[in-house]
Formats: sequence, structure tokens, C-alpha cells
Amino acid sequence: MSDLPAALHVRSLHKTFGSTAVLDGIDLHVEQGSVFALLGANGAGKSTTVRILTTLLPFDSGTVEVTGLALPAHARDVRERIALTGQYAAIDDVLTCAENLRLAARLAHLPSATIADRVRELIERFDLGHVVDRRAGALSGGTARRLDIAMSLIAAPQLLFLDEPTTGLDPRSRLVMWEVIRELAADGVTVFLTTQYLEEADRLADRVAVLDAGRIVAEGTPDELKALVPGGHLELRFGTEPDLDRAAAILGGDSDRVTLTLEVPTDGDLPHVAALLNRLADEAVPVEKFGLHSPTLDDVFLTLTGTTDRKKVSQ
Ligand SMILES: Nc1ncnc2c1ncn2[C@@H]1O[C@H](COP(=O)(O)OP(=O)(O)OP(=O)(O)O)[C@@H](O)[C@H]1O
Repeated sequence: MSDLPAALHVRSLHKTFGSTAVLDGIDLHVEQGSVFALLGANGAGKSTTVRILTTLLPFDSGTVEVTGLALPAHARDVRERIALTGQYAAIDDVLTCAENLRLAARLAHLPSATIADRVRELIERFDLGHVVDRRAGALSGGTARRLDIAMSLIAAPQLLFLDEPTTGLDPRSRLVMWEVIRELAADGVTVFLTTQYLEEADRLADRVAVLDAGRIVAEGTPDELKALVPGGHLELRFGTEPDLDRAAAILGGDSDRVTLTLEVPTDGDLPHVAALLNRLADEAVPVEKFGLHSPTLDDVFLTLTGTTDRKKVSQ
């Protein structure tokens, strides 16, 4: 753990709406300069968490420190150090891209002498040059999201909150956004993002917390989380039941007589997989098809939350 104050430190955070406990005592710790993903299905409490951490919503009890400053006492100072890009862009549709950026700069009280340079820098960095004079309302979803992030970075925040940054984007725009987030992290900005997409958390985050019904049910690096679920396996399919039975006798594993498949545990290491296949070849057992299955965050999510609605948690 670094000597720097944590970007975020949350202990036993509770939030109730009416009689519903939306956050039921969550703990979070985010190191400076890291990318942290809060993963959860619809309604898990992700946006509520972000709204509390960004000073927009009061909480009932617990400790919340953002960039080393306690909330709610230091809300004003915290707001100067953070930025938030929500699911719904804070862009003014009738203004052009450049005008939106200049407006954001004035709202952030940037000295007027520095505004033009800062706007130019962000236009270049976020590849907005070709749309700079276009009305923001006419931008594609992905470009609007890039403009939104550019606007939120105008005052160089220490900590950037991205609430579901790629929800609703097509796969290509999602890849562009992932690249943008990686570059921010490489520049030292701490990124706290929420997502419903396991692949997004896997690809981007140094650490991931899984939020389910207002509780953190797991936290760790993507690899640590994957280690929580049963390991990978080699799936072998055979043409006949006798072949399946012979293979099962040789290799062990779980066989399924309906699909004529055998699942044999493996860590996915090439020599191990090759050795398994060679044993069947040595005994002249014909394999029709085979495939390797490694544990994914999908498996973690399904195991931990019991959710079977895969649409919600992966795409
Ligand atoms: N102002 C409010 N009053 C009452 N209930 C609320 C309020 N805001 C959120 N909730 C409830 O709190 C729960 C968590 O909502 P939240 O928006 O934090 O979830 P989420 O994980 O961000 O979901 P999504 O992915 O759909 O945005 C939901 O059941 C929601 O209906």
C-alpha cells in the first residue's frame, strides 16, 4: 500500500431510501493512480455510491474520505479535486464542441488566459478536431461521451468518476472509450468507474469490487476474483458413447451422455492440455472437437450473486 493518501477510503457506508437499505455497509479503498471498477447489475446501488462519493447525495452513516478529505465536512474542497461523468452527458446540445469546452472552462473558473490552450489540448487529446464546430446535439453517442469526458477533465481533476461510461455505446465506440480510460490512467488520473460489463472491468481495472443488493460481495484484482471460482477445464466432444466412456476412464472428469462431452479440469497450461490430448491419442480414442474454458469475471459474478440474467452482466 502506498504512503500517499488513498484516492478513496470508505468504511461501513449506509444509505437508506425510505425503508429500503440501498447501501448496507460498504467498504471501499482505492489507491491513487489506479483504475477501480465497481461492478453490479441494474439496481445494485452503483449510482447511489457514486452520487455519495461525488458529494451529490448525503449518506446516513459511515466514513467517507475522498482524496484524503472527509465528507460531508470538506464537500466543497472535494468538488474541486474530482470530476464526474454520468450516464447522461452534461453537454449542452445547442453549443458546438468548442463552445461546450469553453463553457466548462469558465464554470471551473480557469484563468481566461489559459482557456484557449486548455481547450485546444483537450480537443487534440480526445480526437475531437473534426467535430469542433459541430453542434454537440448532432454528435454520435461515442463522440458525445468523449466530449463529456474532455469537459470533465478541463480543470485536471485528481480523481475522475465515470458512471457507466460505455452503457449504450456500440462495440467500436466502447473500444475507443476503453483506450481513453487507459490513457487517463497512464497519465496518473485515478479513475473510479461503475459498470455492468464484466469484460470492461476485466480489461480496465486494477481492482474490482462486486456490488450486489447494496453489499460488496467480493473485492480484488480481476485475477484474484477469477481465482474465487472453480478453475478452467478442457471440454472434449466425442462421436459415440463408447468413445466418451473410454475417454472418461482414461482422464476422469465429468461426462455428459446427452451431449457426449467430457469436462476435464486444467489450469489451461499448454503442456498440460497437450498431455491430456496425447493420452487419448495414445489410446486411439477419436476426439470430435475440443475447447478450453478459462474462468472469467462472468463466472465470478454468477457464482457470487447467483444472477442468471447474463444479459445484465455481460455483453
Ligand atoms: N432517490 C431515490 N429514492 C428511492 N429509491 C432510490 C432512489 N435512488 C435510487 N433508488 C433505488 O436504489 C436502488 C439502487 O439504485 P442505483 O441507481 O444506485 O443502482 P445502480 O446500480 O446504479 O443501477 P443502474 O445500473 O440501473 O443505474 C434501486 O433499487 C433504486 O430504485
